Amino acid sequence: MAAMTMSRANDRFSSDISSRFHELKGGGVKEELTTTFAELTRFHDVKGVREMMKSFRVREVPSYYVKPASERRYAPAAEAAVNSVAQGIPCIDLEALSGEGLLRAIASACRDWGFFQVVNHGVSRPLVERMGNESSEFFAQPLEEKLKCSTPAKVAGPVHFGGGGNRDWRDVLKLNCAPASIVAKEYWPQSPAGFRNTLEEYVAKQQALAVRLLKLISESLGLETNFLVEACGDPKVVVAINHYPPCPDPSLTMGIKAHSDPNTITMLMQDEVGGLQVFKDDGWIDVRPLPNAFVVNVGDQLQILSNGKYSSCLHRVVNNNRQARTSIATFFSPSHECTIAPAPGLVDELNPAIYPKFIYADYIKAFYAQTLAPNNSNKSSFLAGIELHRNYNSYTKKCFSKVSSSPGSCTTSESSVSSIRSN
Ligand SMILES: O=C(O)CCC(=O)C(=O)O
Ligand SMILES: [Fe+2]
Repeated sequence: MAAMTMSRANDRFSSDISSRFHELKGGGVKEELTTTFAELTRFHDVKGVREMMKSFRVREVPSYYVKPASERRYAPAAEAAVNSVAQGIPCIDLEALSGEGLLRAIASACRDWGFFQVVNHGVSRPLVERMGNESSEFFAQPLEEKLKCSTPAKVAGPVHFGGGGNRDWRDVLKLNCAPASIVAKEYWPQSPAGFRNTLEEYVAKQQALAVRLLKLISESLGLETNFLVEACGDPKVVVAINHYPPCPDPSLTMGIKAHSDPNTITMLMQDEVGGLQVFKDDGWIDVRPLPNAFVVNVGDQLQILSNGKYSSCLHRVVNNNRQARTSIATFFSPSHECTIAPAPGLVDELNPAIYPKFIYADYIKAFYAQTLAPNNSNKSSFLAGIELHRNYNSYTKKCFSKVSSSPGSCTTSESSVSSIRSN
């Protein structure tokens, strides 16, 4: 409600869109305040930005999508810092490097950046191109075709098409891809015709790449090769295909607001348009698209398992007013039953555990409860709030209260989700 009041007070753009909703509903003026916001939310969640622009012939950004000044692309402090950083994120060639040299490159990328690109990664170019082309074709289809890809559970379901969260200027098709028990292939796009097969093939390759990277990352930390893979149990793999329509005024919106990924590791394929930025040294740095590369980033669980040695960095996507952008993120996560804690091999008297032990399902519940809260600020990180020796507050203590199994193991322990819900 607060957001609605704010947007109506300072908005000259919302009136066109809200009066259209008003007209369509044929409702009374009194109802308009609440219904308009609810209608916009429903419209965005179900149909997305691309459809909103088409249906309402939008030429300016509706206030619904306008970010507070501190979260916009050109917030003054961030812009100054972007200009002062010349270099890009590291790029690691998985064929040219090997042995200690490769481990050193991975260690410094994960420690100093939390982000890197990989080339010669073993996923064939034709497959990557097919995945990219068919994904773009999916979003270009009529709405009715895209709406077939949402289960009744919508965002919480195993397949979902709609507008991205947080009123970001983004549409998304999210698909659970593993384990088999959470996959609903009958909702995967039937059009373009080859999509289902392409996705299956792509996910198998992405999963193999994630395992390969996690083995290298384990070794780069001085851990057993399989430590991180085993810490994730029977992993959950989700693919999110993001589509960012061109935006009439990208200085007011965000494609994805600043966040860190809650999972273990993310691999991202992006087209040539660009827009992804990483927060480093107080400024936003562009992740420039490289041909046939994947962007890899350390997720929150990897930061925790590495006891803070590796960084899960804030990143965001800025919009442009020229052309649509498509990116495909593969999120590799622990299974929800996994117990996560800093690796015992990285904890001793001099290096105490800086994170608590918890069940991954609890982390996810609490993460989304906090990051989707309307007053969540641009640069807050859920992860920072659970550090044991700094900000471990009563809220997060409650979230992780009842874990009894050993670190890195995947047992079903009593969950503390109920304590989160009751807050
Ligand atoms: O589209 C991108 O470049 C990044 C997407 C992202 O950060 C995410 O889906 O979590
Ligand atoms: Fe992300």
